[in-house]
Amino acid sequence: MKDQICYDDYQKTASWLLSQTQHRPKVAIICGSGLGMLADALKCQDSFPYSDIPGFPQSTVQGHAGRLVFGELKGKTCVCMQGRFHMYEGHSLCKTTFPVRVFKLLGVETLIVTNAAGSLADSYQVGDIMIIKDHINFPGLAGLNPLNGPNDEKFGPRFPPMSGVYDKDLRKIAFDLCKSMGVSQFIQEGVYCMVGGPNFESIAEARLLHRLGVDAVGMSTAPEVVVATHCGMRVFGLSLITNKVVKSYNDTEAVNHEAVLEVSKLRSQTLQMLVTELVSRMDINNNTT
Ligand SMILES: O=P(O)(O)O[C@@H]1C[C@H](O)[C@@H](CO)O1
Ligand code: HPA
Repeated sequence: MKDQICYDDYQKTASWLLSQTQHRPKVAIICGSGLGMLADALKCQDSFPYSDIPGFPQSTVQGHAGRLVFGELKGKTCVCMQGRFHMYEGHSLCKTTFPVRVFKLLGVETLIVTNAAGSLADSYQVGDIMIIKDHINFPGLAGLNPLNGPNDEKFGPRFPPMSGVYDKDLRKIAFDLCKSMGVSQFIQEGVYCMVGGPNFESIAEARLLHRLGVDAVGMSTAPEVVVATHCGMRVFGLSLITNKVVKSYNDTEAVNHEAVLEVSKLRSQTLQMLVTELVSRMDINNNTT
């Protein structure tokens, strides 16, 4: 796929998908590392390997199956990415965020992003779920932004604001749900920071992020949220804390991707229930055809 992607490219992929499924999703869910089981809750599924979808990039990371799944969560039509694209895989940022604009053209109004992340906040524990309040987009601050290049006004404005993008009402609903599900003891709310990866952080980098007020760090999400916000979507995000980022020179433990995937399994049911209940409470009009 070429690096500069134009409106027609997104449109071609969207039209192909609309010709292959009767589902007309209003909600899109992006599954983080090891969190692909979020799609298992969808009823009446139509699923497409990324390799079959014209124009779609391919997943290369373990724990990212590479399938787009359409279906219903408690009667609300959704589309779910089992596997996302990361900058470190060698994709340009417009490729990593390609599906988000396709979702917009499918009629999606709300994007739910999930990710696996390491915690910097001292009070967080492995297995905690962080409702994302805001993000720091490190690659974006350094000029690596999916919106670089000519702006397509069909999607949104040249200079989109990024304040208050993680929807307050959805965050409140999620908190209340966690209370009623009896899981508030491991729910946090905080700031997610995207770094480029693929290496995990050095101790000095971890200390820098900690000083900056970062609660959790990962290698994705921010570009997808930037593109979704640019084209007017409502955004909700969850980070699963899969490890504590090493901040001390006395600490002999080191994180690895396999451990990240193990912890993802541990909280899979809770995350699935939370996302399902949240979607069921969303105020959306469902068109099934
Ligand atoms: O896709 P996400 O952000 O959940 O993946 C995280 C960041 C790296 O891709 C990987 C590291 O284990 O998990
Ligand atoms: N750092 C960056 N990305 C991550 C981490 C981490 O500690 N854990 C899971 N994804």
